[in-house]
Amino acid sequence: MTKKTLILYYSWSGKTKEMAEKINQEIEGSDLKEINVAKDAFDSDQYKTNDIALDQIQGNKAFPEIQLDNIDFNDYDLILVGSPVWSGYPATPIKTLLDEMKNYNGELASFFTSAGTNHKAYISHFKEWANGLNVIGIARDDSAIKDWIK
Ligand SMILES: Cc1cc2nc3c(=O)[nH]c(=O)nc-3n(C[C@H](O)[C@H](O)[C@H](O)COP(=O)(O)O)c2cc1C
Repeated sequence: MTKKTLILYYSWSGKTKEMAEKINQEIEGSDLKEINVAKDAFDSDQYKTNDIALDQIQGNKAFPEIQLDNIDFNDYDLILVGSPVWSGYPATPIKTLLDEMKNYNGELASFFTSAGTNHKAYISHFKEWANGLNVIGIARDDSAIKDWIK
């Protein structure tokens, strides 16, 4: 039986969005939703955006609010969370999302896009942020999708 799957992603410059759309094509009957933040939550400059995110991670600033339609996470067997790697962390809207998912009982996995570094750090920070949730896998791009949907 196919797992009922939701793909949720945050994308700052479009690569993760593209990957999420590809994954949505690869999974039968999946739903796809983008996580949005306020226009001024980050900067158009990558380095300034990185500084804002690090301030949030270090506790100097609140994590960003996210705009997400009313979703009952427990309607899904599997939720795939897509994010770019930001200094070895998931993008900080993912922290807000995972906090909002704390009552989710199903399976959770994460796909990420990156420029090629800090993958191990991403994996360990995602697990930390998803503490208490049932994380079944974390992988780059769509490399592990077949295993996750089994
Ligand atoms: C704030 C910021 C921090 C980043 N940090 C990393 C990093 O640590 N390692 C890496 O490989 N790429 C890093 N990147 C590059 C992105 O992870 C990569 O370009 C990603 O595919 C962008 O996805 P998006 O277009 O969906 O935002 C960073 C990009 C930004 C904007």
